[in-house]
Amino acid sequence: MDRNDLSISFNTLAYVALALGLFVYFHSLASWRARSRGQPLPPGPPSLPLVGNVFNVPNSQPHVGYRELSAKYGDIMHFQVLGRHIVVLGSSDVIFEYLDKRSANTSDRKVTPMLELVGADIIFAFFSYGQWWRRHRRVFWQHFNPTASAAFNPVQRTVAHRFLYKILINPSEYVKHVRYSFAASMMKIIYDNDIEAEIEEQMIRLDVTQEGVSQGLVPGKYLVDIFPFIRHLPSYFLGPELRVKSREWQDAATDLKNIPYKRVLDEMAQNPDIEHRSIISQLLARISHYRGTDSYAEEEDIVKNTGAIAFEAGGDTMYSSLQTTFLAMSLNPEVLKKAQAELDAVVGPNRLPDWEDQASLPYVTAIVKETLRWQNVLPLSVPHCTTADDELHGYFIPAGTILIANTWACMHDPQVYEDPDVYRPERFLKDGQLDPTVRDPFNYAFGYGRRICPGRHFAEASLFINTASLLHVFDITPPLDDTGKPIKIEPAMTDGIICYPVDSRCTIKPRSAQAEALILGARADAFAENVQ
Ligand code: HEM
Repeated sequence: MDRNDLSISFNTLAYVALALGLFVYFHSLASWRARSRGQPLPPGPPSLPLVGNVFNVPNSQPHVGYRELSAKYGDIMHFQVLGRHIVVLGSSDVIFEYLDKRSANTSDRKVTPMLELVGADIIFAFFSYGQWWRRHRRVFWQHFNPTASAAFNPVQRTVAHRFLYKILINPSEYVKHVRYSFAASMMKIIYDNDIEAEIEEQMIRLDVTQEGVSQGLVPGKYLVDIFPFIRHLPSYFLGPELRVKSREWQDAATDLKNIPYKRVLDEMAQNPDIEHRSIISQLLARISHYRGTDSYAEEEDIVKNTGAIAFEAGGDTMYSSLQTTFLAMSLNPEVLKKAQAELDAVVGPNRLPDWEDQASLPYVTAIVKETLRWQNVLPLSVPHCTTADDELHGYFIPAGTILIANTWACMHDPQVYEDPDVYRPERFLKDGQLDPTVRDPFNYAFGYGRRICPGRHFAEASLFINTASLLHVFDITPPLDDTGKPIKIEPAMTDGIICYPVDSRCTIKPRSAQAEALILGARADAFAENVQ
């Protein structure tokens, strides 16, 4: 072959490559046009080649950044990051229209290989929309629907009373007590386990799994999130850090799911004749007819996963919210005084509040609402995902688009809530009663559509009983420095899917000797009921 022949074949190759490139380009353009039927993507910041909008996505306090961008681009805003379409829904109207009314197509979740690597593939909050998710949710709902969750009220009350006692004895560690209390109530109802050492071990496992979720699920942090095929290569390709970390996270998740479950099994085997009251034992009774069949392992897995998610999803969301109540009270003494005046008038000094009092305690109920509104536990909720190509307000929404609801923007909309950054429970009241015309944070804080939080009835009951009991017996004021002067705390929340107050230090003292006696009396009852 001479030089001319070589250059001809190179030219031919170049032409073929160009023709192929053009074919692929025009083919994908045509199929995009057919899919989108000529509708544009929603507006959003201009994107760069290859990286898209990577530099436009706000990193810190993203809910605030998204609201600022919404002012420019509107309530339906598009980003493209690492080849993924993201649509941010910035107002109440579009959130409910899309995630609630059209939830048949907007209830999926983005499933990435990282879910398995952090051990979160047992958590149905992250499952894609389908039969496996539906089966878990149905089982969960059997125990957390409004009627079923009311059966947990005695445990919630007892735990609230124990919580008051722990604060009385050691007020400076109140954050630890808040967390412990919610974990203890979940352990009691899920596993009927109230052994303090075992609750603490389970909390340690929870810490590790949550580290996995908060670090491992940051989009694009690990290469496997961008190139999922890496998951199918030898684990060496994950990189040294992820290899070690993912083992730790997966082990903690497996233990969290299996260890307390196994204890229930052992107890049932040792005491077959007594009534077992935990959620797990009831679920096991319900699947007993599968024993010996091929389906048993799968049914048992659902039971275990239900226990794990109730513990994981339940504990920390409520922990964050109640911590915010402490902060709000220490910063707003006039609010605490009004709540205490209401509690004194309705409940009186000789007992602690109960759910029967709630209808007569509109101000305390408004405090629970204002706490959920003021500092959101999940300011961007949990992202949903579309299942099929779709259209919204004339814009094309491709299948697999990640949908982010800016709950925080709805809860801080100045058109709806005057001075939205101010903590003011009065905004929910009219003539001393709850005003049903005011936007209710309960309809936002727990998410939307078919994915709405199925633990919300349990959570509402828990937040009320803990808030009312706490304010009835304690004064909560700002923390003091070494010279005894009040320290000014600036309210702020951490970043992440679930957010917590950055600093919620405060001074906590019983309101009176009578309040102290009430706490001690209730503690005796709590011990009698054998709940830690
Ligand atoms: C202050 C307390 C709580 C808040 C603010 C909260 C909020 C949320 C939010 C925003 C979601 C995502 C909803 C969506 O995707 O649209 C969610 C999901 C979920 N929550 Fe809660 N939650 C709380 C307490 C609880 C409790 C106590 C439990 C368990 C007893 C629980 C169990 C769940 C579960 C299982 C899911 C996943 C639902 C699914 O993907 O189908 N949550 N929660």
